[in-house]
Amino acid sequence: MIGGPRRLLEQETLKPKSVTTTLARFGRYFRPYWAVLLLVLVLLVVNAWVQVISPELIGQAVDCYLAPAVVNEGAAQQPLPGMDATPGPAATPGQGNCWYDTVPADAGRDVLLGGLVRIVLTLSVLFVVGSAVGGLMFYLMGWTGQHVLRQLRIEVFNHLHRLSLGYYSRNEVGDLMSRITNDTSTIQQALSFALVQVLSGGLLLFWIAYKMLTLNLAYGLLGLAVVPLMVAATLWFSNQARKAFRKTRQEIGNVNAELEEGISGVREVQAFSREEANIESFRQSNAANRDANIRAVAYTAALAPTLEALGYLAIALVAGVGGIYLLRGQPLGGAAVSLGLIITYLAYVQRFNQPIQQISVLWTNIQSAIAGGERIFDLLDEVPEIQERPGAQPLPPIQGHVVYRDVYAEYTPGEPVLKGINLEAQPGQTIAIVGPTGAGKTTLVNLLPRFYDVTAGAVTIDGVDVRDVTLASLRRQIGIVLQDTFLFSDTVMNNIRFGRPEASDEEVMAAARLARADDFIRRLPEGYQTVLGERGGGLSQGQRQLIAIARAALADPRILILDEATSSVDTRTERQIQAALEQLLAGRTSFVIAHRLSTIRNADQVLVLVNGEIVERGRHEELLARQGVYYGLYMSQFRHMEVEAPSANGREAVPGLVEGAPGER
Ligand SMILES: Nc1ncnc2c1ncn2[C@@H]1O[C@H](COP(=O)(O)OP(=O)(O)OP(=O)(O)O)[C@@H](O)[C@H]1O
Repeated sequence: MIGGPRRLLEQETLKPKSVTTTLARFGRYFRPYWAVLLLVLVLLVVNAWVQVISPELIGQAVDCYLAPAVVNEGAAQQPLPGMDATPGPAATPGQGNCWYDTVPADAGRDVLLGGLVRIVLTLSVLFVVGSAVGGLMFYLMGWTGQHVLRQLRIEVFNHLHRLSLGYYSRNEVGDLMSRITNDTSTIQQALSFALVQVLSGGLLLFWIAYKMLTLNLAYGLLGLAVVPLMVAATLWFSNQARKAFRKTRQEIGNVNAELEEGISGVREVQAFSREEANIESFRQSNAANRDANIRAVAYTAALAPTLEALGYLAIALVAGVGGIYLLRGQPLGGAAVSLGLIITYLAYVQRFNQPIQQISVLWTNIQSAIAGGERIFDLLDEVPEIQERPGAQPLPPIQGHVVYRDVYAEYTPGEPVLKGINLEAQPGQTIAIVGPTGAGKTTLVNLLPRFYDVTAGAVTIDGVDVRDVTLASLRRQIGIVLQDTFLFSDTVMNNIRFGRPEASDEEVMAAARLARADDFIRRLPEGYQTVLGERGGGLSQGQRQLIAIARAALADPRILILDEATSSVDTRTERQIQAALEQLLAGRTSFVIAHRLSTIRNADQVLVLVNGEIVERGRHEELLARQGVYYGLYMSQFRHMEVEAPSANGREAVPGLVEGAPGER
């Protein structure tokens, strides 16, 4: 945020994928629910049928029962001034648009009324059936959509766990969160609502068009004349809206990334008084998000009135031209125009406009879901950098003999951060790694559990290359205690149990005693059952370290990687941590990025890493005596510890060492 981190999204816009590919991938998720989808399809057809048949029935109500009544009364026989006095064909009872029933020409009022009631009742039943079918259709589609979404979210979450650490250093947590929450919720809306609407609308359109053309070709063509314009407008607007929606998805990803960083880094922000800068940066992201959304809304909003205007034009054409032919008593397209036919066509044209508007508006919704789907599939397609070799075997229980042979490592091609590292750790040895910041210490230890891979050379454990075994079997035998251990918002008990879920409560407590954490845990409000705040909030830094040590002790790995915390804790806690560490390290092959003199003193080997190379190695005393790089580090970083903190095992610092340090003699 402050330094302008790389935005994955920016890269993403450069390579948009095809809509059909994304839809086809969605299709695969729907496959298990084919039976439900088939039912939805049937309901869709029934629903459309109800909508197509009802205008015709209304038209027939007019032609079969209402018009004859008027004719019989003789009311329709008065010609308008200037018009042909011959009555039109539709004025003949029982003819024209009347296929539902045969009505005798001399039918009395009772017969006509009975027929009308029958048609009204039929229409009422159809409307009820149509509504029920529609409701069921949406329910079933929503049900299927939710199942598909659940599957998608699980896959994304699983995949996030398989991705290598490198991916997380390149991408922002907030953006990833946005994919799982915002993008899936857009897809959810589309799947549970928009898709059915668009499908049923599409079917309705074709059906109505077919009906209009078969009932009266010329009149049908007239009614459909505006359709090409409607389609063109829809295509143009929805295309623009899709682009705009894609942008909004990116921008909301940025807003989330800013939020996540703002909240996670609030301590640093406040400490460096960067609130204003942060708020300004967030304001800019928000403004970009707002603009993108307004653009998208503008296109969506402009489409509906455009279609509405075209819809009115169609109504005017049908009513105007149909009315003229009716009044003149002229046939249109070789067939008679009846009042019922005009009413039927008016209802069709209105029904026609509705799905076009719906489709266009919801299509943008579906477009937005497709954009969301693309982002999710992009994430799912991300290949983890660290892969198991085909046929990788589990690493058998190890002794802990670790060898680095001519190891090179790089994050950016051509820029090695480790250059020709050679080292050997015998089982049970403690290797302390020291060196200036950025020297490559973390990179060195990260190669052992394969968080990253070597670019040349090899890392072996008991003679087996770490790249030849399964990741789980490798990592299970390596314990890691980081500077800032992540504690989950769960009980203390479960946090310690994290690396060995099957451990009993007694084993957890024994590990806590070894880590000198038992005392303070028992003093917590609920003891071991105390639920920790997010990231272990509510515990001091030292207490969190003790829990991390207990966690590693319980997992009981043969190899341990320890990044000693640099933050200073009070002397008593420091002593506890040192004592706990000594016990934890005993008997295990340990790689310690060391910040404590006591660890370094007790180490079997101290490796001095500078600029990716081991420039010195040996025991603490030997290195001091050499008066080289280590000696310089010792004088600047560690010497004060000789006086300030007594060593963990109760031995007091040996002042003679300071006095006796070679440079001071
Ligand atoms: N994920 C990464 N992507 C790109 N470069 C990285 C990454 N991690 C570390 N580096 C670079 O590799 C070099 C070595 O980093 P590393 O973290 O191993 O050093 P370190 O000795 O552990 O430093 P420190 O003591 O500050 O933790 C540094 O120049 C760093 O900028």
